[in-house]
Amino acid sequence: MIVSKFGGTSVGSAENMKKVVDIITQNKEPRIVVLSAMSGTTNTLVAIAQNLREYHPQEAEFLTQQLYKKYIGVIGELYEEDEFFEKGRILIDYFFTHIRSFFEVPYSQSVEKILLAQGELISTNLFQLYLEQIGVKSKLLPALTFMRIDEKGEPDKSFIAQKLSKLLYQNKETKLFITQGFICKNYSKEIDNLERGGSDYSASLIGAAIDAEQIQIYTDIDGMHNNDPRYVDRTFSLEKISFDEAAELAYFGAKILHPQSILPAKEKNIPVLVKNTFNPEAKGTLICNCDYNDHHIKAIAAKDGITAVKIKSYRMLMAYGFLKKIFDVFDKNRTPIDMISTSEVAVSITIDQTKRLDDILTELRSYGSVEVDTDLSIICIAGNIAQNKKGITGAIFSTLENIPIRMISYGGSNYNLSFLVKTTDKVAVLNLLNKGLFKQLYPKTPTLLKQE
Ligand SMILES: Nc1ncnc2c1ncn2[C@@H]1O[C@H](COP(=O)(O)OP(=O)(O)O)[C@@H](O)[C@H]1O
Ligand SMILES: N[C@@H](CC(=O)OP(=O)(O)O)C(=O)O
Repeated sequence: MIVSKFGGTSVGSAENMKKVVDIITQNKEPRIVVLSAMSGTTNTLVAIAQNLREYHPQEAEFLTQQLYKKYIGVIGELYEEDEFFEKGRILIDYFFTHIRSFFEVPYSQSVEKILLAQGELISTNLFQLYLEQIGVKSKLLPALTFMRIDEKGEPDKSFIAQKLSKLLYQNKETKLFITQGFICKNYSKEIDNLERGGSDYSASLIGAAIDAEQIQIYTDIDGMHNNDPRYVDRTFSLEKISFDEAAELAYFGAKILHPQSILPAKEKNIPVLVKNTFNPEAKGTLICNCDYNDHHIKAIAAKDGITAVKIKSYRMLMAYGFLKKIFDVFDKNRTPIDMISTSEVAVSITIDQTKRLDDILTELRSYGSVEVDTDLSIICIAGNIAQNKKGITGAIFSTLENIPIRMISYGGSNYNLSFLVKTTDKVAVLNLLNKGLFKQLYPKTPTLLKQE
């Protein structure tokens, strides 16, 4: 079985949905297709929820009307036959009546989660109805019946595997399944989600649960690039990278993959192929358990929204147990730490979740003086860093002579070197590193022959 995930842009219009159908019907291999919401939908649902939270029902209604019109346009293009257009309209009316029913009840987190789930529910239902119109047999697998997270928000892997194997067994004859990415139920059996961009994570969890042969992530670019194409012009698609390298890049900001999406695939050693829906002939990037003998820097990514906290205390001098106390503060406040760096009398820590920052700072102040820096970005360089040839750190930092670097983390992993800069320097850093580390992309212009 293959698991193929198609992102928001891939299902972003009727025309694109038809491209997805071409891809999944090219061969008869059994497949679970995981779909995101049509691009823009989840953002609009977030905005609707925000307006309800802030008591702006008219704005919420306006956004809902706009979204409804968009979907009426989509079904007009998707269903040529009147019978299917009518079925599509009934589906859309059903979902929008459901959305509007929450305008009448008091806003809550649970209401917001239900609203956010509607995008994937709509896209999968419309897609499956289209398959029906063109005579392709398929079955909807409702993600809310098998995708579950526990009290800590972690996927309940044994529940997912158990439920999915039962569903697949009950539908032994079916070769093509369609399911929703992103959405799940939580331990209270309420509708929840795997956080923004979570459809990649859904695909990886499903792939791992059913021991798939391959997990395919179809997106709008020819695979994973060596640098962020949103900020750097000359980038290229990587042919192959290891699970560890891909995990570092995803975690440290490569938007193409959800930060946690690599781990389930790595645990089961299932190759992940990143492909382009709009150029399916392109090879894409294979993420696998490949050997680490290639001595290369593979790629660069950046993660924004980082806050650095520095705790300075002379009580740290020659003392033991100090770091534990500091870590306990973050642990107690359920705030993950990204990077750390220590000296004999100070420790600097970075976080990307600041919901509990005030409580954290209050507690930390009992251990020493505390400084906070905001609007920072972590730059991550992934590759075979530890076994790389001498001078690699020199090569990296010499390209950044004029950029102030706030913190460096090296040696924690063999596949990652990361450092902290001001977000205002991020684009310059990504471009400087591209020029310095991928020189082949910048061929020297031939020098003109000297004239006699
Ligand atoms: N290293 C990278 N390689 C490829 N794309 C990247 C990278 N870093 C950021 N991106 C951006 O990620 C986008 C794809 O991710 P996303 O928009 O989440 O796709 P989807 O909607 O298919 O899930 C690309 O269009 C590209 O701009
Ligand atoms: N629709 C969700 C889930 C998702 O993964 O979307 P995409 O595949 O377009 O990044 C979101 O917008 O967050």
